Amino acid sequence: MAFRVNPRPTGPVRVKVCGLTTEAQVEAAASAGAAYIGLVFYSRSPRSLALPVARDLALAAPVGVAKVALFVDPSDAEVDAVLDTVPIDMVQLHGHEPPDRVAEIRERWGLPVMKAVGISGPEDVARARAYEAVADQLLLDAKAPAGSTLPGGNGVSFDWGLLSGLSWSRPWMLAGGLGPRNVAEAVRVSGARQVDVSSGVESAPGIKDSDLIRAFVGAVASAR
Ligand SMILES: O=C(O)c1ccccc1N[C@@H]1O[C@H](COP(=O)(O)O)[C@@H](O)[C@H]1O
Repeated sequence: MAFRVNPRPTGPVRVKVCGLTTEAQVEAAASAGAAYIGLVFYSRSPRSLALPVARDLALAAPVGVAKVALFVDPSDAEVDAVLDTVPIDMVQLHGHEPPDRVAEIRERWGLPVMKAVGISGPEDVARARAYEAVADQLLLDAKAPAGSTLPGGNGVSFDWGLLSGLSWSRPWMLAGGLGPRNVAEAVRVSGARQVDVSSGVESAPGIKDSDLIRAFVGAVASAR
């Protein structure tokens, strides 16, 4: 019988805070210890950014904090417009991009790509496997609830036990309904070494709260 080896990376669990809209929020996330900040380029999102604002936020991020551009099924022109204007370190694809589109975007723009996959059952975990060969990172998120206009950022979680004990050939991040109160448990159950949060650190849709960001990063640091 083959062993399923899970070489859990050592070191602290890395945090991405997604959907920042002001320089003060970038400063709060960076000083709290976030490793990534997410900038949303999806017009239906309350966190969506105009290009000049996004550029200012990216320039405000300290060296060492990776700037992630979030797209949903983007056209080439949309990716061009953002990457020509905003200094970005990684692309996040949060739509229905098939593996060949992920590979194309990665190759054409020469940036690492993180592909989000909505998870609600084992069949979705199997679907995520198709991206291991083409994406630099995977983002395992909850599926959007019926009727939501957003494919992510809905504050909905999934059964973290679906991920327990699995090993992946790419780094992966856990997302979906995480917040200061549940993230330590989510890390423990799923084995995640990276977590992503958006609505769980907001005081209202699209409005990040610096105290909640600090509480979230603190809760992650206490996770075992
Ligand atoms: O945050 C958004 O507005 C968003 C819009 C479209 C796609 C994804 C979006 N956010 C991502 O969704 C997950 C989970 O968010 P939450 O913590 O449950 O609110 C996260 O990966 C965000 O990057």
